[in-house]
Amino acid sequence: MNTKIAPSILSADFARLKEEIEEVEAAGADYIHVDVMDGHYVPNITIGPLVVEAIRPVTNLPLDVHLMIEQPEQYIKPFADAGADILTVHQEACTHLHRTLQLIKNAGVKAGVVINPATPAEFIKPVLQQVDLVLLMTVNPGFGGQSFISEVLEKVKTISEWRNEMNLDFEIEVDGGVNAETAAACVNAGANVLVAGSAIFSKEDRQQAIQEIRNAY
Ligand SMILES: O=C(CO)[C@@H](O)[C@H](O)COP(=O)(O)O
Ligand SMILES: [Fe+2]
Repeated sequence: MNTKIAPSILSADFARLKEEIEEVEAAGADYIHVDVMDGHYVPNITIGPLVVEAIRPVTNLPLDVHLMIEQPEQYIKPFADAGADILTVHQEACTHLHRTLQLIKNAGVKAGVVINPATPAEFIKPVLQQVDLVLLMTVNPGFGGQSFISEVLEKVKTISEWRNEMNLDFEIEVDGGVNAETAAACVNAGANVLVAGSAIFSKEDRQQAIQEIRNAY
């Protein structure tokens, strides 16, 4: 699988969101990663379907929408209607995970499942047949700019092995503290989508920032 870079707009300048997205698209990004936080599941509040709808016409890249919210099943349709291409829900936030993933598929959107650093990989094994993407958090969700938790790499390897054994083809994404120093370990463990927020948006030259990450693996 080709390795993809997904800049997280959480670290972008929100007053210039359109330009920021256009810049990373021109710089070779593969997905736009959108962090949705509700102030309950995580101690931060970010953006909702209105912003997804507003940025939809700005880019041709898939919008990879990471829902860090309680009761995500209530918001699948609004985010799908707003133009999300991938909707990823936390296993920890879903009472009926299988049902919520089915809701995403029924909305015509790719379905992703995500687990926090302390959640065992076994918790999502029963839904692997159902998903287009597995996201492994390499920080505790809620904020950009945190340090990479390298213990998660073992889970990346495990999920990658299960994918082979089960003959599945979902993508494996890592999110949090991914930069030119940590990218190679992620790719070597089996990740093929690298989310990077501060490593890209804190640099003046976004093309160089993305290239530095690509050069690292
Ligand atoms: O989901 C999250 C944080 O909860 C991420 O997508 C962050 O936005 C990644 O930021 P960096 O760690 O790359 O700065
Ligand atoms: Fe994220």
